[in-house]
Amino acid sequence: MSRYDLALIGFGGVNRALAELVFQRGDSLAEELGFALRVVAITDLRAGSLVDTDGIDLAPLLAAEPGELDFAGLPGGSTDPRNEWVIRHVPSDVVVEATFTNPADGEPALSHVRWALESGKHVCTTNKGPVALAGQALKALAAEHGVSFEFEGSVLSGTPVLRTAQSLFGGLEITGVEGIMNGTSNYVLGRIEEGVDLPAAIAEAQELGYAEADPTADIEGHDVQLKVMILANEVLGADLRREDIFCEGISTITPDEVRDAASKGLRWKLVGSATRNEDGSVDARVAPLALPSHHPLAGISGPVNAVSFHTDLLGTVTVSGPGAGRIETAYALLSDIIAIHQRHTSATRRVLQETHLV
Ligand SMILES: NC(=O)C1=CN([C@@H]2O[C@H](COP(=O)(O)OP(=O)(O)OC[C@H]3O[C@@H](n4cnc5c(N)ncnc54)[C@H](OP(=O)(O)O)[C@@H]3O)[C@@H](O)[C@H]2O)C=CC1
Ligand SMILES: N[C@@H](CC=O)C(=O)O
Repeated sequence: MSRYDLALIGFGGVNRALAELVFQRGDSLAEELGFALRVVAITDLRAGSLVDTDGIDLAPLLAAEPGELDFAGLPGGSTDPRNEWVIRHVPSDVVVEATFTNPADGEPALSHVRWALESGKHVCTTNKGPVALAGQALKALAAEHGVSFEFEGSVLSGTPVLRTAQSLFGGLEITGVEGIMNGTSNYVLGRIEEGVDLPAAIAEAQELGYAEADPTADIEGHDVQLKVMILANEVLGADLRREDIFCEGISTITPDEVRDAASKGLRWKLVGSATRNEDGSVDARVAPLALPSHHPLAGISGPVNAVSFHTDLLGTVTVSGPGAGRIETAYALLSDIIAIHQRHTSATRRVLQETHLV
């Protein structure tokens, strides 16, 4: 039985939910997947850092209220997050990056990912910043060090959009993508249709764990801009920068417009899209649209999101599922660890076969 020792960077909604999965389902996951998981380090801006190379006892951490965690008083604990030291020097197999997404320059997450890959550790992240702003460079760094860089949760949380396109669409040409890619704004628009005001709807999305640390990114479309960039670069082979993608959020639509449209059978949705042109260039944009009820994206409600892939042989294929949520996003991290396990297990088997050891 293999085992993966995890270092969790950031201990907010998502990484805490991953710790819950490890704690509550570790044994059944090991039986099903053939590997065990152990958390050996946690860092967090507020709680500090905690290290136990024999495996951290997660029970007391998960029993505490999130805002009350303080690692300083615990054996192996410190008030300082010590991110670089933990990432580079604490023995771990996978660094799980889930600090806040910074749409401007991806930091500090970008440095966290670099330090981990340079140290020969696999990385899983739900953080959109490093993937959108430096995805290709980070994949090259991972390859150079013989490790994996996985980021399924950076688009549509645990709903497997990237892996579907990359693993299951072999032989298809994808000509464009279009979708609702932000759980918070979609939830907020639905609540406004129901008569709730904007600040109250945003507060609900925060409470439910959908919103970014700064929900401006959800409301003004910057979060979708990063996701469109990731899809365009990963799936359409583009090399877009943020400034290439027109971006307008939902704050330009008034609650009256949302309710008035609903009374006429139209639903305002924040739609992100990227299309490949005949010359190979890719155009991408994010903007609110009032969709008629027969549009495939009009019925996508609440924190559920959807991405439609336009393809040559299958026409349009739509993947729909949770776009946000703590446990849903933690599942994306688990699916990344499964992908790492599968890739490195088959690579090891190949080497053994080539050397006639199996
Ligand atoms: N929640 C969701 O539905 C989804 C989230 N994501 C992404 O996953 C990531 C995590 O999301 P989520 O858990 O909801 O966010 P949270 O804000 O709940 O958690 C982030 C945690 O990281 C901590 N942190 C911030 N900066 C640092 C730092 N420099 N070193 C160590 N810890 C730090 C924060 O501490 P403090 O609170 O003190 O600032 C906080 O505890 C984000 O990048 C988000 O965009 C992706 C898909 C869906
Ligand atoms: N804040 C984001 C979380 C996932 O990326 C959203 O609401 O979709």
